[in-house]
Amino acid sequence: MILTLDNITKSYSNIKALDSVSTKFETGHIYGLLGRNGAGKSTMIKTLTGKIFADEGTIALDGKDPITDEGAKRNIYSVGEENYFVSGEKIKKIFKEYAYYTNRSFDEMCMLADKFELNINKSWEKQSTGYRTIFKDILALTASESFIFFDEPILGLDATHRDLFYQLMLEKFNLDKCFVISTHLIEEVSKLIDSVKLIHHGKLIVDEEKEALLANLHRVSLNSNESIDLQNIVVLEDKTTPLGRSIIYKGELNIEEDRINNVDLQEYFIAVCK
Ligand SMILES: Nc1ncnc2c1ncn2[C@@H]1O[C@H](COP(=O)(O)OP(=O)(O)OP(=O)(O)O)[C@@H](O)[C@H]1O
Repeated sequence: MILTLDNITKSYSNIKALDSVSTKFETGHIYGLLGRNGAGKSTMIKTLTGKIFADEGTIALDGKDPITDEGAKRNIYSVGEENYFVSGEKIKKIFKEYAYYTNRSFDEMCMLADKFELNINKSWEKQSTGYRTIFKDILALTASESFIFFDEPILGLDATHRDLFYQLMLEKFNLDKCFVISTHLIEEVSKLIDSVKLIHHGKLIVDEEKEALLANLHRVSLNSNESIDLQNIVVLEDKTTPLGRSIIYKGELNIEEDRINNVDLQEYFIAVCK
């Protein structure tokens, strides 16, 4: 299945949160939806799940509008900062309701709660920040929808719980699923994702497979007074410190191989999102 966005634009009064974004999400992939604070990631996710409406553009899931077509709508689930739960309701009751109204298994939700040591006899509101995220992650991990959008799924999670979440997410993934993870912990999710979508000031500036993207990125370290020919490369960052000069670039540079280093996704992110 393919979820396509064509020229999606969304403004909040004078803020263009999404600016003519065109892209697609396909089953069989885990995407990292990256961007600085306020870049437009949540707006994109909310637009795809009908929580807000785009001003312009179209969204289609295998040709059908997932906002209006009930069948298409049932293929997309998102979890984010919004809370649609009844105030004071215990998590166990919410799990029972979700098991009744959706395809989720109550036993599976309880089993995951056990793994995270989430107290389901307590109201969702009385959980700590991390446990509120875990509660929502459990709803997402047990969802039967093909497209799952995780908006900040590791917000407030300690390192052990983040590791458990990544492990469970990979166990749940299969070629009929599409997972989209929006987070600021780029280094950690870099190991899980196969594709990168990077939004900057509402525009989609990177939309590539992770391996292909990283294979073309390099860093070279130079002495402060050393000059090289930069004509055949795209310079993404050029920094000079008292220790020397460091250049992050795309392309091939004619220089000794042992002076060239790899660049990771987080370094790339910092270089391009200025
Ligand atoms: N309900 C709203 N009313 C007005 N402006 C909004 C609203 N929601 C989002 N915005 C603005 O739209 C822009 C994009 O916000 P969005 O929440 O999509 O960013 P984000 O990439 O998810 O950010 P973060 O990583 O900080 O959560 C921001 O400038 C934000 O202030």
